[in-house]
Amino acid sequence: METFKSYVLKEPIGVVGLITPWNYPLLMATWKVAPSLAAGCAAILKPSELASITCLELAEVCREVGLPPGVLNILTGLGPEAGAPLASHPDVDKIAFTGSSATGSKIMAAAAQMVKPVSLELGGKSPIIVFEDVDLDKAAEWTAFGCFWTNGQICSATSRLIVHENIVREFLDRLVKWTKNIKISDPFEEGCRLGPVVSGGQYEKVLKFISTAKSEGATILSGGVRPEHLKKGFFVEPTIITDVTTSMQIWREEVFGPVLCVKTFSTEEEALELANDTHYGLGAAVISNDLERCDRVSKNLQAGIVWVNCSQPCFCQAPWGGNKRSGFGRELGEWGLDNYLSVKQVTQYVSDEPWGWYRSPSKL
Ligand SMILES: NC(=O)c1ccc[n+]([C@@H]2O[C@H](COP(=O)([O-])OP(=O)(O)OC[C@H]3O[C@@H](n4cnc5c(N)ncnc54)[C@H](O)[C@@H]3O)[C@@H](O)[C@H]2O)c1
Ligand SMILES: C[N+](C)(C)CC=O
Repeated sequence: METFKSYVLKEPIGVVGLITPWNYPLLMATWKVAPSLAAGCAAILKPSELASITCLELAEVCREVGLPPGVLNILTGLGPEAGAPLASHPDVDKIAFTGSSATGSKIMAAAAQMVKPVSLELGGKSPIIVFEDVDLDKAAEWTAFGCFWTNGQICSATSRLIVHENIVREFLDRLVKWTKNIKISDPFEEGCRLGPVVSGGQYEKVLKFISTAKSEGATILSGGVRPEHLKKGFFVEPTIITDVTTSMQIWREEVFGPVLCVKTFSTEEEALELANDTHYGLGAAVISNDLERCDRVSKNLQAGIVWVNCSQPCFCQAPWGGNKRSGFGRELGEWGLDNYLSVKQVTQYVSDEPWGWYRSPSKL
């Protein structure tokens, strides 16, 4: 092909709206701000109304280090009043959103009116499968960490435990011991491992999930209440719920609190069926000493992120994001940058010969 030369240009998409949640407010903002600015976009960041201050500070730091005015803009306010107009604004070329699946769906609908691209990092109800060949204490520690770290207020919290029926009793005994050892206190206290949940609204919501599970016939094996030693504040004990069916709300919906629900399995096939029994597809974990099995299970889990013999570690070199109703698009690494670039093909006619198609149509 000496007649044409083609090349590909990657260009900034333009002005991007970045809408972020209240959990990990600064981290979730930087996962969007850094790649969008690196791609050459101008950004409007709309942080959560529950946690805006660190994002305002981030903008202050950017100003101090010489980022030109107008490149990073912070728009504070409520979702319907500040986020929705951003999503539907004709001069905003793309929306990158992290938050609940319900809001993600509204944002996608608003952006669709303008045929505006969106990337969505949404909620989850991630499974953790524990096989019978494990070291019970190691597996119990990862299970506790995977669900109770930062109070379960993590999109990828592995909040559905699927444990082999042959070890369930012993495993739950150990798990309860691990959770009883978690220090719940004022986060400023030395050694604190679990503070309050984010707000009064969230506290009520978590307790409502627990009472609904009880009323649907589930058993609260551990926790489920305010810790006795903390008379005020939005504290909830790490909660383990058994006797769960797959139709219960606690099995199906994201709690975003320190609540783990448990089911047992007998075969690998059954474990996978239970794990994939969800509209979500963000994270999943498998714990087993059989690495071939881990590999097979990882490939069959319907999730964007799979952990083997751990749960939750997250690295900025690896793609982050979900499938199914957990969203689409990937953040971090080169994938994060690609979110803010559009791809243009440029083709140039480089031959000295006249085009001559009308003389010889076989040329193309
Ligand atoms: N997949 C991920 O990486 C990831 C990371 C963190 C949090 N999350 C999810 O975020 C959720 C918790 O965060 P949240 O409660 O702040 O979520 P949320 O959906 O209530 O709010 C997120 C953001 O959207 C804004 N918003 C609300 N309504 C809007 C509308 N109609 N139009 C535009 N913007 C609107 C809010 O003001 C906030 O800034 C959980 O579901 C969690 O799983 C996902
Ligand atoms: C993406 N992460 C795990 C840091 C926070 C999710 O809620």
